[in-house]
Amino acid sequence: MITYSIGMRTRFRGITVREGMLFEGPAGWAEWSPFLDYDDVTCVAWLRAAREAAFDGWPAAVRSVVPVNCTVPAVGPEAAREIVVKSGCRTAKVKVAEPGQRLADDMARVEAVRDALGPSGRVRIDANGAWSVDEAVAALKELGRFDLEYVEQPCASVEDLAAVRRRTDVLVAADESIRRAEDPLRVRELEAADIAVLKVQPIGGVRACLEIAERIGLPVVVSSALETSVGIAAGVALAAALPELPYACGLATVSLLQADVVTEPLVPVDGLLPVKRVVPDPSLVHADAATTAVWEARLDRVDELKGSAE
Ligand SMILES: O=C(O)CCC(=O)C1=CC=C[C@@H](O)[C@@H]1C(=O)O
Ligand SMILES: [Mg+2]
Repeated sequence: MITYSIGMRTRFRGITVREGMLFEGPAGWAEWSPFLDYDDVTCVAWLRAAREAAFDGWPAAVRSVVPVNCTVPAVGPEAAREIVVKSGCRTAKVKVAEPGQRLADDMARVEAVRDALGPSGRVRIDANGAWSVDEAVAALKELGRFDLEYVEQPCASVEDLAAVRRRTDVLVAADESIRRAEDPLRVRELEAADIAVLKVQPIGGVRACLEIAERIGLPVVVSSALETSVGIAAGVALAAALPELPYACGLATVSLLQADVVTEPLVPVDGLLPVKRVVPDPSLVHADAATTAVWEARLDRVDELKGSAE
């Protein structure tokens, strides 16, 4: 069991350092890295995912590579263009509605990304639930001029997502409405989205995601939880096991980290990630004693909770 702590290249989701644990079981290496602001109960699903990776392994792959998007944080237009060009991906996901920024910032960033990709590239945006219904409809009217593939989680609630979907031509994807919801299938009941974004750790494993994919009846985009290559491999395994994969996946996020824990990181070549398991190099896994102690105590607590829930 080893703890890692790695800086982010750019602030993302309000964080500047990514931390977590890696452990090995009979099926291979696993990552457990719930965000630090999550309570112990929320972390149980993340632990289920790690246990699956270590002890059960993943269902068979039906493809050997997975198309991915590059991820553009809420940076300025020049930096956004550089991320897109460097990535080699033909699809980009752009963060919008960042606290403290304005629609004009989003317009400049999305315009730069569209420009870098040209008309044949695909541009999707993610508002992380920050807009009201009216704000979302107004923003999509403006941002829609850059030809959007879809908007991810424009509003926080599933009801608002459904309302936006009825007032815009842009396709709507549900992320937090699935991974943070009591009942992920409400998205289907309310016809609130066109696309389901699934993340392995928050949902509790590759098999748990495959079950939701089957029941929700929507095309799936697999996305990361900002893991090292060890965690990304689980997302790739899910994307590889889905019967259909019509969209690029949000799994090219290792480049948002300043370092990785493997010698050959899972970064895309020509917009594709290979389907494979990875093994960390212990000389690349670092955390100070205090961080390690925090994570070991967290794991003990969550493990106990998980045990009493099963
Ligand atoms: O989907 C992607 O392109 C990358 C992953 C990504 O954007 C996210 C990962 C983890 C936390 C989230 O804030 C964020 C998201 O909302 O999708
Ligand atoms: Mg999202």
